[in-house]
Amino acid sequence: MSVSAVRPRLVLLDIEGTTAPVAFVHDVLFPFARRALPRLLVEHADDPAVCAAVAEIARLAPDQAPIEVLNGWMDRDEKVGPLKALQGIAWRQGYESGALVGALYPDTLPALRAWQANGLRLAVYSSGSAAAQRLIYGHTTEGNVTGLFEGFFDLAVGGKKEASSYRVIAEQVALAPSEIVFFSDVVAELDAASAAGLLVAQIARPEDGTVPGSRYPVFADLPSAGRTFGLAA
Ligand SMILES: CSCCC(=O)C(=O)COP(=O)(O)O
Ligand SMILES: [Mg+2]
Repeated sequence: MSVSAVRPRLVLLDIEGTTAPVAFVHDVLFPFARRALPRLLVEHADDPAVCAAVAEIARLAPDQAPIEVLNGWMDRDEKVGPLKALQGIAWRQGYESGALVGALYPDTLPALRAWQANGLRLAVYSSGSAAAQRLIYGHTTEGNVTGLFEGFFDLAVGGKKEASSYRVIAEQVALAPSEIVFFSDVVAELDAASAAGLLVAQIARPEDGTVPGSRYPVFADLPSAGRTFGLAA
C-alpha cells in the first residue's frame, strides 16, 4: 500500500538509528571522541576549525573550561555545533588510521543503491557534522560510498527538531517539501519535517529498541519503507 500519491524525488536520511546502528554511534564513535578530545584540544589548538569550535564554546559557556563543557554536552548527548565539529575532527584521525570503520545496517547500501538506480536523489541530514557524515560513508566496509549522496546537511541549517531546517534543505535541493521523503528514528524530527511539508516515516529497528510512534508510518528497515513510498527498493 502506498502512503503517498506523489512519488518523492529525493530521499533525506538521518544516520544514527536510520542508516547506522545506534550501538555503533554510542558504543564506538562517542567513546572514541570522548577519549580523544582532551589531547586534541591541546595538540591541535592552532587548527582553525578547533579554534573556531573553542571560541564558540567560550561564547556559549564563558565561565567553564572547554573540556568540562564538552563532557557535559556528551553526558547529555546534546546536539551542539562545536561538539559535533570537534567529534568529527577526532573521528577523522580514527578513520584515517583504520581504528574506525563506518558501520551501516546490512540493508542500508542495497536500499540506497536501488533507489539511486531508480532515479531517486539522495541526501543526508544528521546532527553529526557534514565532515563526520562524509567520514562514516567514506570508510564503510564496502569502501567510500559518499558518491551516493548529492548533499550532506548538518546543524548549520538548524536543529533537526525545527521545521525551518527542513525548509532550508528543500530550498537548497531546489525541490518542493512534498517532493522529499525524510526517514528518521526520532519522532520529534519527523514532527518538524512533517510541519515543513515533507513526507516522513519512522525507521524503528528492533535491534536498537526504537520506540515506534503512532503519527507516521513505521518500518523496521529501509527497503520496506522504500517500497511503501513507491521507491522500488
Ligand atoms: C555522522 S555519525 C555521528 C552522528 C552523531 O554525531 C549524532 O549525534 C547522531 O545524530 P543523528 O542526527 O544522525 O541521529
Ligand atoms: Mg537518528
